[in-house]
Amino acid sequence: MSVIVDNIAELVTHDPELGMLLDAAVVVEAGRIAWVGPAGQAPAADRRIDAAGRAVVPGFVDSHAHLVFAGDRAGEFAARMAGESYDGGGIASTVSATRAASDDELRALLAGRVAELRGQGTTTVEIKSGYGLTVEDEARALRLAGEVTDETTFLGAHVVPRGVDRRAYVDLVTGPILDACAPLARWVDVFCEPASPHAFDGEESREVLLAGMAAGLIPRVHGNQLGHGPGVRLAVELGAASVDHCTYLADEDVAALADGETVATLLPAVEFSTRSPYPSARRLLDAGVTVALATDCNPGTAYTSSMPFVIALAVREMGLTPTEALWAATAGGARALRRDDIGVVRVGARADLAILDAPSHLHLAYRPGVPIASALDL
Ligand SMILES: N=CN[C@@H](CCC(=O)O)C(=O)O
Ligand SMILES: [Zn+2]
Repeated sequence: MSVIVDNIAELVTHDPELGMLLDAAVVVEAGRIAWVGPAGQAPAADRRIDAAGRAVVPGFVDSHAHLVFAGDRAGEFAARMAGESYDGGGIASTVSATRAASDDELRALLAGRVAELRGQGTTTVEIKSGYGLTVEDEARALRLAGEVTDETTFLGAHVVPRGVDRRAYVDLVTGPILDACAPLARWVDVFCEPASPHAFDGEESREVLLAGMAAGLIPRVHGNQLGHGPGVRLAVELGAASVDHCTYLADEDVAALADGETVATLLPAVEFSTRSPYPSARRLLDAGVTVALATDCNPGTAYTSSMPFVIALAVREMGLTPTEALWAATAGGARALRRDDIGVVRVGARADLAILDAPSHLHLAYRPGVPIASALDL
């Protein structure tokens, strides 16, 4: 069964040859894009969706999210807005709430969050463990995540759990927890942040990432969120797909990213929710770094599922144009996940599209807070 979406006022493809098409159509067959071009030349299809003069863009690729958790930390947020600072210590309360929840409770919470993302135009989401921190609880988080995405990330090294010796936990997370989790994950991640007493320093992070790589996982890193540190350079050195946050970057970090293959994934909802300085995406792009944007949806530092909100922040606060921000939220996220079948509209790619209740993608940043984007059900 084929479907045509026509009467598209503006189609953003991110395909260098196709570019941006006005008055366009897309034909989809078996979940893949079968034809893209001017509406007047479109082939017939079994079913028609009339875009009615709206814009269509690649579905958002949210390459950084923590969706398997119970409870919330609204009180911690309020305290921060009153002047408290964030150091990762609140993660422990989410760990307690998550461990106490049943599988079905977590599954229902996760399903609600995935529906919320999709309702705002996200068609691919990466999901991390990291609120279990035991063999059973980390494996459970990854099993649940694997029910809704292929992009599952083992983040056993999120923080050292309360009451556990730091060295003993590094041994656990590179040993028995990793053994249980590696078959359930594609990626290994670590919260590399010497500025936090709860997270991991450069050498511990290296150990975690090397163990994950030896178990067949591909590295990605939480780095340079709370201060300057070794996260970015470690990520580049180990060939990580992405280093995420990048809030505090030295010139050497930017140079390393420019010379390496690692994507810099920026998470402006975190700066918003922790009242931190926004990093300059412009500085990274000007240096030749590939930049992605993601939500970091989590109960501590960014309880939002909205990629349009992230795009608007990146434009307003990080120096991106609306077009660059859309690229980073789609094709950039795909690069951060090492995928070439998403984040782009071209023949053969996955038919992951978002429709905007607006004639142009510029409205994503121009109309902040207005729910104009949703994933197209094809
Ligand atoms: N920085 C580490 N992890 C999350 C926050 C997790 C939490 O506070 O619950 C982040 O990406 O910001
Ligand atoms: Zn995160």
